[in-house]
Amino acid sequence: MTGGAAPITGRRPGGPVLELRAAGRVHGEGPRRVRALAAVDLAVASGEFVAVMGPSGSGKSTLLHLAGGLDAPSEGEVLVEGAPLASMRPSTLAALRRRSVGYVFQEFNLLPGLTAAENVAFPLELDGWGLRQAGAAARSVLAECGIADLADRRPEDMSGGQAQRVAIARALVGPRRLLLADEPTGALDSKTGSTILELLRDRADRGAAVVMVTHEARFAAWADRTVYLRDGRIAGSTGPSDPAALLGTVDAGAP
Ligand SMILES: Nc1ncnc2c1ncn2[C@@H]1O[C@H](COP(=O)(O)OP(=O)(O)OP(=O)(O)O)[C@@H](O)[C@H]1O
Repeated sequence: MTGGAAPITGRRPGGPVLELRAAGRVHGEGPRRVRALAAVDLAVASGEFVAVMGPSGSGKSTLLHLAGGLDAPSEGEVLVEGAPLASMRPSTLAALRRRSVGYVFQEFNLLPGLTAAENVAFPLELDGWGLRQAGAAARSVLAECGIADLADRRPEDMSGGQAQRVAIARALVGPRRLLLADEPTGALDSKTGSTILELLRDRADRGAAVVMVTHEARFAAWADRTVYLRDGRIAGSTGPSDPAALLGTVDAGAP
């Protein structure tokens, strides 16, 4: 199996890959209490690409962290392929995160000292893939991301944009059913940004559920649906045709 053209299939055909049910998250206590997310209901099906937009501090990253099991909700629940994350044993949750969920976050977290190909192969090796098979899958996905030439380079010898593309390749490698991307185009020029959007779109078209936080309506236009957050709540949502129109109606705010 490679990160190439194999279909990505979920365990529960028909059911959402990701579901947030009345999910909320409060940080801190007393005067330091911050409500980051409140009563969010969101279901993302296999094959669906959802963009999340909203002003700075509106809860977008919190939503992604809950969706990927990196943080737990204070209220409500999060289900991946029908399984509530809260009821999973830590080892089961770790295996799900490693195998089924691909994360592209603003911090690249590439391992220094390992080449790009080794970094991309690493999650597969953790999951029991043989070195050769994992290496081949890594090189294939690096090629898909247009960075085959970086395969043998280490993160310390890359630009920020190059490291970001390697991190994206790492998130896409293997049979991921849920892709979570927090401003994946952040450090990239607009041509490379579009390439990454094409890759995410392609993964959704092949059956993954994709959730992407973005500040840019032109990137949200690649999604099937845009959900707009304000003060931790869903303030509106729209289809693919016109995220800019939605921004006009719900007070875009500064990024
Ligand atoms: N670990 C934390 N401790 C305390 N407050 C937090 C923590 N994480 C997030 N918050 C607060 O929760 C709110 C939502 O934060 P979040 O990072 O989800 O917003 P965001 O929409 O992703 O913002 P940005 O666009 O600036 O990245 C903010 O008020 C933030 O300060």
